[in-house]
Amino acid sequence: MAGAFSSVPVVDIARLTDPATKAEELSKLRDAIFVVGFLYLTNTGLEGLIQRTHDNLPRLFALSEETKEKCNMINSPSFLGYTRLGAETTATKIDLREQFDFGTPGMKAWTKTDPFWQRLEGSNQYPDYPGAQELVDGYLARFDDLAQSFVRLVAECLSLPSDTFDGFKGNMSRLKFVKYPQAPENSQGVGPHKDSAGLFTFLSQDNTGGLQVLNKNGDWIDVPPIDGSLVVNIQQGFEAITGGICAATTHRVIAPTSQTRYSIPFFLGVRLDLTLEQLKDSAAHIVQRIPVSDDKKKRAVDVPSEFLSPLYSCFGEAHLRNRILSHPDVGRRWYPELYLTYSKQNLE
Ligand SMILES: O=C(O)CCC(=O)C(=O)O
Ligand SMILES: [Fe+2]
Repeated sequence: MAGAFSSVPVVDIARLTDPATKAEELSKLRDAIFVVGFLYLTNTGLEGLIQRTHDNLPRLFALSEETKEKCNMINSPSFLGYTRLGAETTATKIDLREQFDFGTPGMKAWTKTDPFWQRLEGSNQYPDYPGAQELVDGYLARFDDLAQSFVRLVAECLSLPSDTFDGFKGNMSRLKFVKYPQAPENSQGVGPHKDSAGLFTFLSQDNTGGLQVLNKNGDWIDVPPIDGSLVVNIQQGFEAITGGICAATTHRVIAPTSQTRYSIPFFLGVRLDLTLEQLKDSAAHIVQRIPVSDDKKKRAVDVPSEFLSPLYSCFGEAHLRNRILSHPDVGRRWYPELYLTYSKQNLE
């Protein structure tokens, strides 16, 4: 669980790679990971790409409904594509946002002999917008590189060999372009949730504000925009791998009242085939080597995570369940039986 923090710390990745400042910055990173689960990452070198991508979003979302609906997520068993306003649910309430979901290109096509959850890794539906594919594929490639370097630094800040988490990386990372239209005060942009699609999230938000994270006392802490920064947070995949020591933090977005908000979250993918048994083994191994007090380790093991539920055979299934419940129309179409099973579990 997150600590009683009152703001989100800033970590400078350039200082993490400069030998003169590395030790000091690694200690800031360690605190951010242990106590908050969220941090701002600055000096990534991706500022130009991020700006160019944001510049395209108003025009992309201004495409006609008909053009956007051509790549509706309903066509995709991999939950990739367009979601119109009001079609997504978080914490049982409708989210006031519109979005395009994309994944790393080049995934192997699913066949009936593959496990059912393998279908989460599929091909993109690019909107009919000039340069959309180059923009998306380029963004995913650059962010995958940044994310891998970041995960190695996280391992180092936990006093683990830098390649400790390399083997957990999945084939497909995900990227979303999100638009939150103006709404009445205190409307739900996206409801309280923990990110579950992978290891870490790297979010670029515009200058609107509205993102909040929950601390241990139950207070919602603002994550105001910092120009050129990314907001990075731990996902449930990484939480599970570290036996809960590095916990995913609950967050939400309050819908904007005076201007449209755009954001671009990138979710670093996790291996879908990791079973609960393998996960427990590796988590125990990793937890043993992380130098924190036994008390903290003990509490960590009690952290509940859907990835650690015996209900699901592996990460892939836990992730698929999450997608089905967030996008019930897509879930019902492609996974009707699972939809029934999971929605019943959700009510219990
Ligand atoms: O739009 C944002 O700032 C956050 C979005 C988010 O938390 C999510 O899509 O998981
Ligand atoms: Fe999120």
